[in-house]
Amino acid sequence: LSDSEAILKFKESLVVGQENALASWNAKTPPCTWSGVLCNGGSVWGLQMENLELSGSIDIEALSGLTSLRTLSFMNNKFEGPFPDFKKLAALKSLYLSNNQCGGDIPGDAFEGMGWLKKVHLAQNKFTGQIPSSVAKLPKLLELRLDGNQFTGEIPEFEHQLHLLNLSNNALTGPIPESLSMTDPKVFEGNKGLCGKPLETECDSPYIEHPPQSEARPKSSSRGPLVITAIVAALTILIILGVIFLLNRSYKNKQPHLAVETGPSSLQKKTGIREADQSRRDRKKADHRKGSGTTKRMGAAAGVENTKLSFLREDREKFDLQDLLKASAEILGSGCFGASYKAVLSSGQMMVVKRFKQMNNAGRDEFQEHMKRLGRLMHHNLLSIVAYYYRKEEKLLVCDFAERGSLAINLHSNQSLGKPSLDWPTRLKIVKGVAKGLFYLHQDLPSLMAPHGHLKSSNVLLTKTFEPLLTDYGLIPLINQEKAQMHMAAYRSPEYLQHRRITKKTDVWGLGILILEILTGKFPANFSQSSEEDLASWVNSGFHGVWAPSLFDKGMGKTSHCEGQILKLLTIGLNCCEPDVEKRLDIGQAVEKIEELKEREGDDDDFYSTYVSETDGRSSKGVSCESISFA
Ligand SMILES: Nc1ncnc2c1ncn2[C@@H]1O[C@H](COP(=O)(O)OP(=O)(O)OP(=O)(O)O)[C@@H](O)[C@H]1O
Repeated sequence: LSDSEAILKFKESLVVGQENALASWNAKTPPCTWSGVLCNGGSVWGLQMENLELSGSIDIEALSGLTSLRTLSFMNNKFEGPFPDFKKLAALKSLYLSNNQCGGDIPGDAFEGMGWLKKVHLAQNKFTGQIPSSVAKLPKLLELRLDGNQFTGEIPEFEHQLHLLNLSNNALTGPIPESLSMTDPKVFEGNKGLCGKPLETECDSPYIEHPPQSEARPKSSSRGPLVITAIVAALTILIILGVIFLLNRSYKNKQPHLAVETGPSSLQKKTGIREADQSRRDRKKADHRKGSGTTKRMGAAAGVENTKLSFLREDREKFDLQDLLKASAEILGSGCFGASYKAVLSSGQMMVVKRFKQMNNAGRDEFQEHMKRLGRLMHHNLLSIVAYYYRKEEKLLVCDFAERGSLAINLHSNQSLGKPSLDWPTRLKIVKGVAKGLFYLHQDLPSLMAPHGHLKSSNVLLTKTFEPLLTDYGLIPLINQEKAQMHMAAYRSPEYLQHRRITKKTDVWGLGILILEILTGKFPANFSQSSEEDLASWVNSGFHGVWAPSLFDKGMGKTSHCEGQILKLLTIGLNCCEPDVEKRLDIGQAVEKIEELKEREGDDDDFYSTYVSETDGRSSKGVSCESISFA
């Protein structure tokens, strides 16, 4: 089987909850361009399939056809059933299955023969029984997360020290092995039956729970009454807290019904956006005052006025315009076409509302048709449009809030705010994601001249784990021609400036400029439009095929051991910016070249070697290339 055939076979056994999540997996395109497929030198070495609502079964036989497979992540999905027979994938280096519904006992020999396995993350599942003895014997194991399961029995003795261990919130019992006695006690918390160092409970203490003998605790001990008092006090406090929480919640739940007026910082107050009904009422009042006979006309218009948000995603909790207008809001920034606001709904859901001012190019039907087209797009690296609102004089797009804001902020503002800059592995991850998202847009919006059309660093948003999400894509057909020419990124390309035309490769030019911005830390808009020089020619004039520190953003940190890869990316960036469109790479070639890049020379480790933490996708150590020591 080829890699492509093996992955497509594997796909057959999956049930994909998120519509179109694996739409890019089709035999017409190379697997290295598919969403979640990670390649090295053209071979598939990783599948990163997270947050896709996947269920069904994990077809290990099919995966064993991927001879270069080293890393697998199915985190944050809905897989159920027993632990799959991963030991058939003996070359795996990392396995991430946290936050699923898998359960049952894991056989003792489940990890036998997995001599390369370094990272095993099975947290927040429903596994029961003993911790499999074979996992403790893995010769290269560095990370083990089993927290949030129902493992019982004693903790096995590990062959060597781990970098990361979490066994909390299980039902483990007995003495903690001597070799773990210096570990942070948090690793063991939530296991009532454990004893010994680093915990304070001594193993010969009669007060530790040894299920099922826990009821046989001696009551005569002098510490007995103390313990009972402590338990009663804790329970009382818990009950009081619970009552306060419930009262508070019911108060909060009532808020929207009580609120007649929108709050002082509501979206409506901030923006002055009005519902159609409301504007109609206002106009009616005005007409009435003027004494004109337009009420009939208004009434007729009301029949066609859209007063509802149109949802493009079925998998989302619905809310209406009124909920949005009442939501507390803050402005995120103003672009060329209007402003973006973060709105926090009463349910706590955070949405971004973009108010577009320059969208008069299309009538209602055309607008709706186009929105439906954009709404069908689904890719790991695209920010989905959740809903839209159309009225002649008001157009809103509603999207998810991206936690880390735009790439532009992360590249150019974070340092001055005292926040850490992006290291090279993170920058490479972002470039790879952007390229994949762009490739997907080109596949799925083939009729558009420039399927993105407005690629720039403020239109690349970053998730918690620094996964890039493209936004403001596919909008050229809706934007006023004149404004589009003045403001949209595609219209700053050499082909537009010289020949007044844009093509599919115009997006590749946008990708090239973005790559150069990511590597140099220079903001492209700072290169004066009136002068001949743009970012690409500035880089060209200072780049002679060898490492030149003055070209690169110092914020990347130390770059030894990865300079070769950085130079390769710089060259790809320049090739994407080639002024002659014929000579410029096309999107497929660009993606292929970018996919071949590695974090450092000779590195074939997994994608979490530097993005290890599940809470912060950035390098856990703020690593430079020098300090990565996992390979
Ligand atoms: N979904 C989102 N999540 C988080 N931040 C966002 C989101 N959308 C926009 N932003 C922030 O709001 C700012 C303004 O975005 P907006 O799209 O309105 O303008 P822009 O991207 O700067 O310019 P343009 O109008 O040319 O696209 C962005 O720089 C970004 O930091």
